[in-house]
Amino acid sequence: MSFLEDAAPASPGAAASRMAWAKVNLTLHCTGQRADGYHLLDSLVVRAGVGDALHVVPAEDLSLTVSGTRAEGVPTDARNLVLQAAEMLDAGAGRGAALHLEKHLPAAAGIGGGSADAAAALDLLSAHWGVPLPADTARLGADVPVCLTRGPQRMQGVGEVLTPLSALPPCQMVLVNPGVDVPTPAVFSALSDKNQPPMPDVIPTFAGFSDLIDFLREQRNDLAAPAIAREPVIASCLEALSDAALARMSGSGATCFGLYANAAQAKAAAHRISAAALHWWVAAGPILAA
Ligand SMILES: C[C@@](CO)(OP(=O)(O)O)[C@H](O)COP(=O)(O)OP(=O)(O)OC[C@H]1O[C@@H](n2ccc(N)nc2=O)[C@H](O)[C@@H]1O
Ligand SMILES: Nc1ncnc2c1ncn2[C@@H]1O[C@H](COP(=O)(O)OP(=O)(O)O)[C@@H](O)[C@H]1O
Repeated sequence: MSFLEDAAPASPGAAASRMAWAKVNLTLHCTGQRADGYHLLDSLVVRAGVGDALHVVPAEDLSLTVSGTRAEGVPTDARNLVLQAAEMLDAGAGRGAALHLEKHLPAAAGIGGGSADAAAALDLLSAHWGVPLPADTARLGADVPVCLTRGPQRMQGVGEVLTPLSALPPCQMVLVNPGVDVPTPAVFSALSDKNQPPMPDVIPTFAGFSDLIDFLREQRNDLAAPAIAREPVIASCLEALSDAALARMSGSGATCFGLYANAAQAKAAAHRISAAALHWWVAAGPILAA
């Protein structure tokens, strides 16, 4: 399955649409913990070309409907981050909009599905209503600020400190999710050492795919061990991706990614894994350049 084929096109009656691309943590170092319990991170974040699609048409009242391959279980009420983003932007003014979310990303999966939807809603409604983006979008979720950006980012602080990085060399990715929800707070709590080394001060510009892989091999996802201890099937996902140049978990899991030098290899791996594990969510495509 190709990422871009997987992404739904804008629906014909929609006034405007945005894609909510999956967020992938190529690295995730936990470097400390704040007094309020939130963890300090150092993470290289990219967007994969698979995502949800959010559409808006003008309306008197604010409403949300959800469809798509992963719509089951996604709330359509005030718990949905799309509506929380709309309320944040509207700030009590009572503006209306009929929103429709096409859900393709698994939720609670370490690829920021909810956060990407919130960022898409902020961007879409900011243009639709002609109002500026609020400053403190991290209130909606630590991953929302990075989901409002494009291109590779170094993400630090608790998610709000963002440094854009040079474009990465062309790189193909396979994402694999085994269908288990991994609650982010539980994985952070189970992390025994919360003061681990950050990435190097300077993230190099990578001349080619193999330089990127060499760099990533030296980095870590500190949440992988506690996530695997909770859900051992994550180790099976990594094993399924063992033909990749590098395979790691994203975020707090359970989604794992494999990096491949070319699209044919990535597609072949995605087909092989889909055929062997019929209930896993599998997608293949490029890391988005910008
Ligand atoms: C771990 C990361 C890495 O990108 O990704 P995911 O696994 O969620 O995709 C993010 O930091 C998650 O971002 P997000 O899911 O938006 O977090 P929030 O809703 O703000 O927080 C959920 C919970 O995660 C924990 N949390 C989150 C961020 C952070 N820097 N430290 C934390 O300890 C807290 O227990 C918090 O209550
Ligand atoms: N638009 C949305 N899509 C998916 N989940 C959502 C959405 N809005 C709220 N949620 C809730 O947010 C939780 C975290 O979802 P998500 O951001 O996909 O996970 P993660 O923190 O692992 O990246 C889910 O358990 C879900 O109930």
